[in-house]
Amino acid sequence: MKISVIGTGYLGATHAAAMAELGHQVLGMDTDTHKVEALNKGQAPFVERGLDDLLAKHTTARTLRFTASYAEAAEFADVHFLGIGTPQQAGSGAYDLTHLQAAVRRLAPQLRDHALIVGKSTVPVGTTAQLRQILTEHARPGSNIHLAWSPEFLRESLAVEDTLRPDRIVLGIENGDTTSEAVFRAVYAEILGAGSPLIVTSLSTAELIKGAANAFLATKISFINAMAELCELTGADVQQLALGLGYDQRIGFQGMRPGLGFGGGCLPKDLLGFTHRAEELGADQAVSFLRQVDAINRRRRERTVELAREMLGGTVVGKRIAVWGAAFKPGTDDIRDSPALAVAGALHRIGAEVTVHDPAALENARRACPSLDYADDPVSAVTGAALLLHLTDWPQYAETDPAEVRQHIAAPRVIDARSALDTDRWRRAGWTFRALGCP
Ligand SMILES: NC(=O)c1ccc[n+]([C@@H]2O[C@H](COP(=O)([O-])OP(=O)(O)OC[C@H]3O[C@@H](n4cnc5c(N)ncnc54)[C@H](O)[C@@H]3O)[C@@H](O)[C@H]2O)c1
Ligand SMILES: O=c1ccn([C@@H]2O[C@H](COP(=O)(O)OP(=O)(O)O[C@H]3O[C@H](CO)[C@@H](O)[C@H](O)[C@H]3O)[C@@H](O)[C@H]2O)c(=O)[nH]1
Repeated sequence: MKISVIGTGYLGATHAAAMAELGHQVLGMDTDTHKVEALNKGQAPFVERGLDDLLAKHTTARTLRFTASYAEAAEFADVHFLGIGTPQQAGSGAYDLTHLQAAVRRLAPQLRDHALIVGKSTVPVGTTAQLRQILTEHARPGSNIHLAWSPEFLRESLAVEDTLRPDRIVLGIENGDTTSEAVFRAVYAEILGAGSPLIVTSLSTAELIKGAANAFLATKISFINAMAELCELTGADVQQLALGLGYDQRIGFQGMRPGLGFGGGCLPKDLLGFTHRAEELGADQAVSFLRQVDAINRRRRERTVELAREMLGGTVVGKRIAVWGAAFKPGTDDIRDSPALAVAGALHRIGAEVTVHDPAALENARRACPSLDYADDPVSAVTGAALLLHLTDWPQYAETDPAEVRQHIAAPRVIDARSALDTDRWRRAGWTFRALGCP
């Protein structure tokens, strides 16, 4: 089938490559010409496991290419996926839908009759009704454009795997629109055939499923981090507490890792966007706990700064601090709302000299936070430091030998804000070791 993907960032570039892998002819479209250029060379403009290989394979085979032209995308395909960014509005929790609306406005008059638009971006409930209005106003008179929504659940660092083998697919369609469902099933035939369940719903249910999923994931993380606060007050150990809960299969271990909390381009903004929209609709009471979920998450960052100050005898001014990690989580160079960079920046603002290392996100971090110092390897980052903060749980940090690192740091103090280092091993190597929520 001939498919376009409009918006080729983290979601869209992965989706385009995955659609080509399924055997479709794919044209990706983005207004960012640098991205288009890199993608046409078969290079992902960000770090994502397995994506470069897929891009190279399918751009070489000419089953996948990229353009900055709406007209070309509209002309090329009968099915158009939307992967456009829906960031947070400045100064408000609300979503900024202007990019999405602009794209639909530009595409509408150029679309072929009976084209299907399938939104994948994360949007507040009610968005598709607005987009339908835009289509009605701007599509060619007499043409029949189908609109469906299939929210995306991929995780960065596992994006290719999650796209090709999703644990479920959601499809929201307009009342009685069996055509869209049939076309969608044809696009996803291979994935559905391999057993991924498809849930077909109304458009508003599909919009809500995505918001609710991210609100739930955020709640789970903040729950365990709220327990960490309680542990800190009582001398209990949140890692053991998480173990004691996780064996209960109704609770589980996933999304229950205590620490510095959630960041990234999704959970923080989707939690706020979902809450904001629910409040607009009058469901304030139903979602008031989600305000706490956000507050607990922000407090973890403040607590880490506070603990650093405590370990340095009450002040960080003029002290050299090493930070391991800049990405919002391991396996990516994405620094959007990164808890690690937020803590590094806060320490710098109150007078510390901060040196950051990250295996993949250094370039992005340098550009976003030019006032911090950066090191190309974890050992040079700690050289001469009075404290080490472990803020992103890249596996290579857990594998580092604490005895070796100790030889380079001025004072062997460490805060493990991701509950990922081996406490006993670090203590045995002579480190003063603190972890959030642990004695
Ligand atoms: N990143 C993820 O893991 C993920 C997972 C699920 C859902 N989502 C959702 O997917 C959407 C995209 O997220 P992302 O992380 O890929 O963001 P991103 O910023 O990496 O990509 C968005 C892309 O849209 C492009 N764009 C903006 N306006 C455009 C326009 N008018 N026409 C064409 N292209 C345009 C941008 O240039 C950019 O390349 C968001 O709604 C996000 O919440 C993201
Ligand atoms: O037990 C945990 C799990 C995660 N995190 C943190 O939570 C954040 C988000 O992690 P994760 O969910 O793995 O990353 P994302 O790639 O942002 O994926 C989320 O956001 C996407 C965009 O909406 C969704 O598609 C995914 O389903 C959803 O998991 C990161 O900062 C993690 O460090 C924790 O602190 N503890």
